[in-house]
Amino acid sequence: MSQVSDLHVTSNEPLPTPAALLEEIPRSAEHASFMAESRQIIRDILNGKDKRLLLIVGPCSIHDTKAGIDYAKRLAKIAEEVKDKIYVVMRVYFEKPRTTVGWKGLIMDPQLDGSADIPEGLRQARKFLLEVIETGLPTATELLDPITPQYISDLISWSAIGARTTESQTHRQMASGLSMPLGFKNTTTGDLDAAVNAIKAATCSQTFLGVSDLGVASAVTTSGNPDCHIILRGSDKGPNYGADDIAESREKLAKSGLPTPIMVDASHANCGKSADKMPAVYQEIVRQRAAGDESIVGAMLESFIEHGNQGFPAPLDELVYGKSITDQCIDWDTTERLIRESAAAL
Ligand SMILES: O=C[C@H](O)[C@H](O)COP(=O)(O)O
Ligand SMILES: C=C(OP(=O)(O)O)C(=O)O
Repeated sequence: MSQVSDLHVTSNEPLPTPAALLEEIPRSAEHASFMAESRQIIRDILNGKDKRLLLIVGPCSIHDTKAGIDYAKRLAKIAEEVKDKIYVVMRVYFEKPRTTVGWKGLIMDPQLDGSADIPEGLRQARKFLLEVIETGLPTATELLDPITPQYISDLISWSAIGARTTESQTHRQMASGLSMPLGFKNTTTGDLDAAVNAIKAATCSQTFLGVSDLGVASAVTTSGNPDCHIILRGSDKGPNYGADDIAESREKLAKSGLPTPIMVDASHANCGKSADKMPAVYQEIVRQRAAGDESIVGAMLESFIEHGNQGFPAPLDELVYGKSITDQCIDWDTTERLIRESAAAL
């Protein structure tokens, strides 16, 4: 009757400190200058200095690092081919926000078996990011747990705050201290104001509770992240990639005195989570941009080696190589075709 703490806590395992993990899996001076350069290119795209389209493309989630690197090598080739028109950044998503429950990503459960070996997940994530950077590709991720950035954010070129966390003060505060450009999605119910308010909050200085690189609980003060933008991803009310939706979003941003770069996600609720519908959505986004709407600075595609997705959990030896275990993805051939066609259209 008198137990008042830890009634529902079954274990509490210390993690390596961020500093220890960075020492174990270090970045080189070349990696650091590549990251700084890729972030600056993205900033230049956001503020209109660089007229290329920013394309965030890759698997819904990384669950098999071998297939992930196979994908990265293919993407690096096409990225090089279209680099005059499109700045290709690979989706390297390790943390999945779930509507209810489900596999929460490589960091949270790297063995895909519910063992939730987070230290190993953090190690695999860092190593994987370095391998992707070695292919010459910049990296994109969704940052979900507010402690994760300390372990991996030095290797991230651009990040997203997802539809389920755009309204969260914790995530807005975290974003205010991140060193890379960052997009806030509209909410799952289609609320644009939440994303606009998130940008306002994240561009301001904030003080909040965090963890230092030595793993010590700290009061963190930030100066605000000036490189925030909105991402339209559709909602349970339908898609929002049409010209009217984009105009509405631009007006809302302008009315709030915010810059108006917009990224449009061709996946998620903009395609009804259907890989079959994603290509047409992407083509329409590119069409609007090519027709002169320069507020559309970026697009997002969920793409992997194989089309669609597969049920999970499932016996690991039955998983199809290169096929998503979270949302549906377009396959490699379709990805390559869409990127080439869009570079020609732009
Ligand atoms: O992009 C991924 C999913 O849409 C998101 O993580 C939610 O997934 P869920 O609705 O299957 O839980
Ligand atoms: C979860 C994602 O998107 P959203 O927040 O739009 O659902 C994602 O991009 O993986």
